[in-house]
Amino acid sequence: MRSIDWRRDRVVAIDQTRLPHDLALIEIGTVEALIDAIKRLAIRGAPALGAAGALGVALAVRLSPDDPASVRSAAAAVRGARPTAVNLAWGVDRALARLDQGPDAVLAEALAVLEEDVACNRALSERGAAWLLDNVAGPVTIQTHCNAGALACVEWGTALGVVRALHERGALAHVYAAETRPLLQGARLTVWELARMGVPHTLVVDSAAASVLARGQAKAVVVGADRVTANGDVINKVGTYPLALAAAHAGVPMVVAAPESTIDLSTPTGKDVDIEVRGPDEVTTWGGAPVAPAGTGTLNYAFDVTPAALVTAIVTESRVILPATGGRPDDRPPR
Ligand SMILES: CSC[C@@H](O)[C@@H](O)C(=O)COP(=O)(O)O
Repeated sequence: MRSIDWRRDRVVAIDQTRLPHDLALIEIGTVEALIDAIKRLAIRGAPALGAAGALGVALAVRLSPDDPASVRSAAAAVRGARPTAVNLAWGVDRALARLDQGPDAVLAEALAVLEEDVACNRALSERGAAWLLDNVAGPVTIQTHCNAGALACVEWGTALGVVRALHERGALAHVYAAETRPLLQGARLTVWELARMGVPHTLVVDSAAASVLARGQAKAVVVGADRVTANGDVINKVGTYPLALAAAHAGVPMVVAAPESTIDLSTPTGKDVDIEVRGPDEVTTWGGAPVAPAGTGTLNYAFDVTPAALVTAIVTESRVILPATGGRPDDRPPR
């Protein structure tokens, strides 16, 4: 099953807010509903957002086939639904570039984004697995953060795609998944995916992940990314930066698995990226019940910036970049 797809002129997606309790689909027939699904993280994860962006333009064209101005304004609204993952804007722009060629061309481009996502993730997963087997003493143990699995993509996954590739080779011993406060993408989604894959795994609280590395229980950190800037800074779910600091101190490689579509050569460094700040309720409540005094202020960064110097390897479908030893995504064109 794909996390996001196109059926009968609608976007169909797994509602990621309902996992792990319910595996339910949402059918989306308006641009407003798509934006709402993106904002409330029913559709989430950078590559899935790329697919949503492209399909959002296809949806807008289906709804207003003779009104390019309204399609462009709908596309801008989808593009702005979340600011940090570059894939969302990339997906919108790819589909929008075909607007002059008519609705069928726009839909064909959007569907191509979906197909390419699957192929890219499989390719980068094999490359990532091979890199780990060359650079980490086996059998491999991994610490991951957030959810960079099939749910975060169209299917297959990036960081969890690497996990899957290692598992299929019989080379994976264990995965430690950080719960990923405040919305628990690790506890709710990554653990659900690992269980379905039959991968041995353990859930740890975010603040225990550094100790897992310090004790030598995980031999590599493998995460996804929402954006990689031209200098190799990595923007990913908040909590990735502390994990990278701990990995550097423990002498453990910090590996980022991401498609080329996540690399943003037009943004020089992580300092130039708009980091989404989400509302206070995600921090001050737990399961709907307050856990902090009423009116407590929060600073709910959804993402953080891991400086290139702390990133051992970025593995894409076409290359391995080594930022910590001077490699830069803009060293050479991707393909
Ligand atoms: C392959 S997904 C990579 C990232 O998008 C993922 O790690 C992440 O940070 C997702 O954040 P989210 O806020 O759940 O959309």
